[in-house]
Amino acid sequence: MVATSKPRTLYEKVFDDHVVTDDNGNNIMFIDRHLVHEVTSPQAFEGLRNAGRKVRRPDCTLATVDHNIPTSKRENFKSISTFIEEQDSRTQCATLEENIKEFGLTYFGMDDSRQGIVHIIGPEQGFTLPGTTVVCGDSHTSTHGAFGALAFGIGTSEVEHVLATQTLQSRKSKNMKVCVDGPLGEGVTSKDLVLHVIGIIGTAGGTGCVIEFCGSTIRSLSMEARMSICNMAIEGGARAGMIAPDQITYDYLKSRPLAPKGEEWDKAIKYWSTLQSDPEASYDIEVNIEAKDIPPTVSWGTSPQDVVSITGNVPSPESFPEGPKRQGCERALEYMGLKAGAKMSEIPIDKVFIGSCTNSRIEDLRAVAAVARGRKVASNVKLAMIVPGSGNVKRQAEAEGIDRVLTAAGFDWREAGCSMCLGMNPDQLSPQERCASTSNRNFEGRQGAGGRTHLCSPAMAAAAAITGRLTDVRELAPALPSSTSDSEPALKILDPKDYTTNQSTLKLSEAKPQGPPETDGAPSAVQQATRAAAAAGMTKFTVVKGLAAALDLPNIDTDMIIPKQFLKTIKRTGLGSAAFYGMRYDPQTGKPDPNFVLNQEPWTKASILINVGGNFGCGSSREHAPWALLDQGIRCIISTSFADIFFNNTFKNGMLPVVLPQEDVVKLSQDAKESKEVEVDLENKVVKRYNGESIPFNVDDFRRHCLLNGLDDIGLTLQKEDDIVTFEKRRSETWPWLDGQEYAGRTFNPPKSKSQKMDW
Ligand SMILES: CC(C)[C@H](C(=O)O)[C@@H](O)C(=O)O
Ligand code: SF4
Repeated sequence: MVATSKPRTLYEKVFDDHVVTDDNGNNIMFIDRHLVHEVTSPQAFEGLRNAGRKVRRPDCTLATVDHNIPTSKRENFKSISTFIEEQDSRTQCATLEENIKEFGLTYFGMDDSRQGIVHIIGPEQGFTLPGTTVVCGDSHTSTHGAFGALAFGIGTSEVEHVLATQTLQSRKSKNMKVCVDGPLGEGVTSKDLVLHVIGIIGTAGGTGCVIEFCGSTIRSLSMEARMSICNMAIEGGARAGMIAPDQITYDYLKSRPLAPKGEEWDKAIKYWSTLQSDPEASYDIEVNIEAKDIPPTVSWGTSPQDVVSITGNVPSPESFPEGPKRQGCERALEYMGLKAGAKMSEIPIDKVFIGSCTNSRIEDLRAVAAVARGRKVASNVKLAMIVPGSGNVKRQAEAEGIDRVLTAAGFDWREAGCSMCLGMNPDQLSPQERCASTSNRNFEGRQGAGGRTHLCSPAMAAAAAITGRLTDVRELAPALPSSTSDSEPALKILDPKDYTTNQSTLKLSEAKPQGPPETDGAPSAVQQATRAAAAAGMTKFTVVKGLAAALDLPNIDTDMIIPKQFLKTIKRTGLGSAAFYGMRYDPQTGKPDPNFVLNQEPWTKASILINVGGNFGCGSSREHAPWALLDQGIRCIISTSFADIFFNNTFKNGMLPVVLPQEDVVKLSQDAKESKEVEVDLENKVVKRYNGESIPFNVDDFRRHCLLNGLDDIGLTLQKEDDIVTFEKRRSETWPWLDGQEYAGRTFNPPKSKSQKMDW
């Protein structure tokens, strides 16, 4: 805890309360809650195993499977190895189960009714709490910020770091405030609000910032609606989104299985009530929006910032400034198969997807049922899927009669998972299929190679299912306000807490405490660092000189750098030939596209990428993106800006991202196109052009030091073991509800002295 009288934002308060050590702004931050899923954890567990490390705080770690699993009926489920047909998905899920057993973690498997998308189950269980730090190897961890938690996505190297140390190395972000005031218009929801915000700030608008959402509109929203907003803070480029906790937050949390109880509840509320930004706190960026200006909103392009009112038209490339932005629009229209000027509400659709960590909570399903009730899915719609976010959401929806309303209307009622949000499982769009989707990303190929995604709210997706085209939900008056026939049951509103308890019919997976890290005879921090560095093949970065490949597009997202089908690997290597897969190979023939720079000589040998468009690496936290680039031979990327998580991930892999002003990147891009060599000198912090010109760049001193020396972060952090122990002791005293004693009867006994390690 930092004692200070300076007015602070909500973000600064939570950040300060988690500082374990502060070395000139390079902090070690304690992590309260760690969610783990199958896609981003195998390499992290492998790293632990290779270095002989354990999971430091199993009581603060919760794992589930969500991305790879089929959403078909589970009546015949016996085990992952017999149920999941696709081999790589099966291997990835089975690997998680093995790791869970080996490292003794709590796990909601496919036979547990609490299984679901990580970002749905954390809040549902009360695992996510105000004032906590929450991380997951997943960019939409920002969702949990709706509770006033500091929650953000991390890459796999950081997953390993948290598993081993329960901390992260971190620097303070900037503060951004998005204030929305007034009542929302008819048919307008939190999803429209957040799409509208991203349309205004752009997908790089929040880069380097934590966004605090505030104002009377936000305060009036339910927790479900707040979660949808914070979920998409990452789509606005922010590290995290946060909303100050209030009575709505407390009411949502009270009696959740892992929320504090009795006296601890009162103590927690007292602390949580201090988590408001001070009135005089200052923000680096402020955006003010009137709720009445937000229309029902839908996306037209391939970036979440490509949004318009449903009453609007597809924009024309000429409405964008010449250069990468106009090029980006042209490419998006071609990919989406749309003509500039077309009316959004006349665009026919083939499929509807209602689900994802943005919109698969009970309120979302109620909104869909309210539109669909007494109506039928249009005949041109091949599939309208409803995928509840968790087993608990599904059970509650069924108890409320929502499933019967929706199946009567022709919707497909599924089991919980990520499903068609990213299609790592069997739920996918076919090429050119167009989908109204409640998910969060409309990137090229996101829901299936060649598939076309239009992001919208659950009510709008339901309206689209009914009419067969993108539709203004305000056109559809309620069809059956009070019907009670058998096929259209009366909808009940039930208390979600009845569906989240530990009294599940399925058992809580056995989770044995791991105990303290060994001291006697165990390797020292330095020995561990050396071992881990060797295991991870940590490469030094000093000077890289070579050919550079120019990629001028804006917003090159990590789905573009490495699409979902390659995330099923449990290794870090071998992804080079899959880098930029969608752009690199002809979708019909599978042959290399001769127009793509990395397929052309001499750039097949490029070791540097130059990107004028900026916001490079936006979207998902997948560390597979830097792994793929590295495997392709790229050691350095020069751009006008980078998305935060990708930026971070490159350093962990011995790669260097360099940010330069537009005019310098344009010059270097030109050099690259003329096959002139570029030299990047980290020691001297300069990029040297072929003509001898030196362009200086900035890089964080600590990161530079680690890269120059090929240092292993985990080893460095473990040298601060005593500080971590001291922090844990104070944490147990100040915030006792954060030690996860609820899991598997485990009790955490705080260490009594600085040198005494954890005792279970
Ligand atoms: C697989 C995971 C790394 C990824 C993310 O970070 O968001 C996924 O959840 C996504 O939505 O693209
Ligand atoms: S965004 Fe989609 S794929 Fe990613 S965690 Fe959420 S539901 Fe899963």
